[in-house]
Order: sequence, then structure tokens, then C-alpha cells
Amino acid sequence: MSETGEAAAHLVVENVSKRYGRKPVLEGVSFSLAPGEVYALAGPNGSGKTTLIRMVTGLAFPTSGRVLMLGENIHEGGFAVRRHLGAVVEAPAAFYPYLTGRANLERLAWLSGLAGAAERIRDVLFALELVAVADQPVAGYSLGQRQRLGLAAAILARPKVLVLDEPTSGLDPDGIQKVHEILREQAASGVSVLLSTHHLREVSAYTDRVGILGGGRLIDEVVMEGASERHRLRVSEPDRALAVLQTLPFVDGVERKGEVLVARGPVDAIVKALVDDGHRVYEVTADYFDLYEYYRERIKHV
Ligand SMILES: Nc1ncnc2c1ncn2[C@@H]1O[C@H](COP(=O)(O)OP(=O)(O)OP(=O)(O)O)[C@@H](O)[C@H]1O
Repeated sequence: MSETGEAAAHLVVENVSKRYGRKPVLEGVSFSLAPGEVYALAGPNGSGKTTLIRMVTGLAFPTSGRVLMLGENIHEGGFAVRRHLGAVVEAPAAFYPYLTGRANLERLAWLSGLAGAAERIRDVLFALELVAVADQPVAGYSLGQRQRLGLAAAILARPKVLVLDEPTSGLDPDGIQKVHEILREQAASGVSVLLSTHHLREVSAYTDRVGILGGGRLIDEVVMEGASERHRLRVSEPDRALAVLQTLPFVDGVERKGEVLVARGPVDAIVKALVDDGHRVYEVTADYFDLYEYYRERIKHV
């Protein structure tokens, strides 16, 4: 749950469950996104990521629970709610193949009543590096160009919530970088971004939280900021140091890995506590949090 509180949240998924016939796909999924927050959904094939994304965008209905976008129920609010939403749910997004990329965007801008459309279209085509192909029919676009046009269309009307199912699938490394750059920029300008991904190492650099789906439930939520506050410490008498750290209230988890201790918490205070207790601290290094490794451990027994 967002620390910002639900009143300020751009998106609230509240106890959402989904069944297809008698088959439960999702059960009691809840999370929320504050303005400017990036939330990644991860989970094995078939764990329900696409189903959840389709419900968040109003394309599918929950069997129970609800989805609020800027405080309004997405399934009941009609256009008034959906105008806050930009989404790429099907990859590649559907466009009129015989129209140019620019003409497709013009059509979408017209449908959403966007003011200053020509300039905005120029800007998004530039941002997604599509200027060179903007006036060619979409039928001739590569998969990567189509994917980028999908993202251009999603951000066109300046949504407050951006929802993307696997936004980098099928893209080359440059295309992946481009998409990540755009998502970061969107988040920095206050847009809440929800995406599903199998590429955890790629997104871990800018995701605020990661929800791990398994067996139809949200089995874990990783707060990335906290996760990066881990350090490896090489100390004298690691067993005794471990016992000391375990008693400190500001240490949010500590374990021994061979000859080093891996501790989560404010590193200055941790080192001071050890030195005060008579330990020698030989080495302190930031412990790179490997989201992918963590994810693999978490889903092992699902
Ligand atoms: N329309 C449907 N009717 C019946 N079952 C469905 C339907 N849509 C999805 N499912 C089932 O729901 C489960 C979750 O599917 P979903 O596509 O949401 O998973 P996913 O996490 O997005 O998978 P992937 O990583 O492969 O994209 C699967 O078991 C799937 O077969």
C-alpha cells in the first residue's frame, strides 16, 4: 500500500479478484500508486499480470473489488475517468496500417479532444525517435517502431496514469533504453506508471516498487529504495557482530554470508554501533540488490 495514502493516490486497486468461469485467476489483489510512482508487476507466465492490467484499464471487469483512478471507479466513470489514462495493453498496439504514424496520432488526438495537437504530436514523435518514419504508413513499420508509436499514443493526451503491459518486449537494446527513458521522464513529471515485465534487472534502476504475483495473489511487494540500502560488512568476529546487529532497532534485517555480514539499514549508524561495541570494521561495500535473484527465490515455492 502506498505510504502517501489513498486520498492522494492516482491509482488504487482494491481487493480485486477475477475468475474465468470457475477458474480463479486473481484473488484479493490490492496496491496503489502515488503520483510519480513507478510500479512494476512481475510474475511467472500465467500468473495474471495481463488480466490485472486489463482490469486496471477498464478492458476487463473484476469479479469482485474495484479500481479507482484519481478517486473514480474506472469501470463506472466513463470518459471522465479514462481521459486520465494512457495505456498500451496489446503489443504491438493497434493502428490503422494504411495511415501514417502521424495521421494515426492525429486521429487519436481528435478523438480525445486534445488542444494544440499538431505541436504535441511533433513532440511525442521526436521523443520516441519516430520523426524519420512519421509520414510513412504504419504497415511498413518494424515491430520496434510500432511499439514506440504505441507509447507515443499512450502519452499523447498527457495522462496522469500510464499502464503498460510488457512495454519492452520485442525491442532492441536501443529501443529498450528509449522506453525506459520515456517512463522515467513521465514519472518525473508526476505521471504514475504501472507496467508488467519479465525484465526485472532492466526496470530495477527506476522502479519504486515491485509487486510479485504468484498463484493468483500478490505474494510480495518490494520497496526498491529500502532494498538498495543494504551493505556488506567485513568485520572482526562476525558471529558476535551479527548478534549485536540483531538487537539494534534501526537494522532492518541482517544475515551472515560466509565471512561477511549483509545488513539493511542506515550504514553510518551500523558501523558506529559495531565500532562502539569494540569491533573492527575492515570493509563496507554497498550490496547490489539483485531484484531478479530475489524474485526467483520468492516464486520458487508458489
Ligand atoms: N479470457 C480468458 N478465459 C479464460 N482464462 C483466461 C482468460 N484470460 C486469461 N486466462 C487465464 O488466466 C491466467 C492468467 O493469464 P494472464 O495472461 O493474465 O497471465 P500473465 O501473467 O500475463 O502471463 P504471461 O507472462 O504469459 O503474459 C492464465 O491461466 C490464463 O489461461
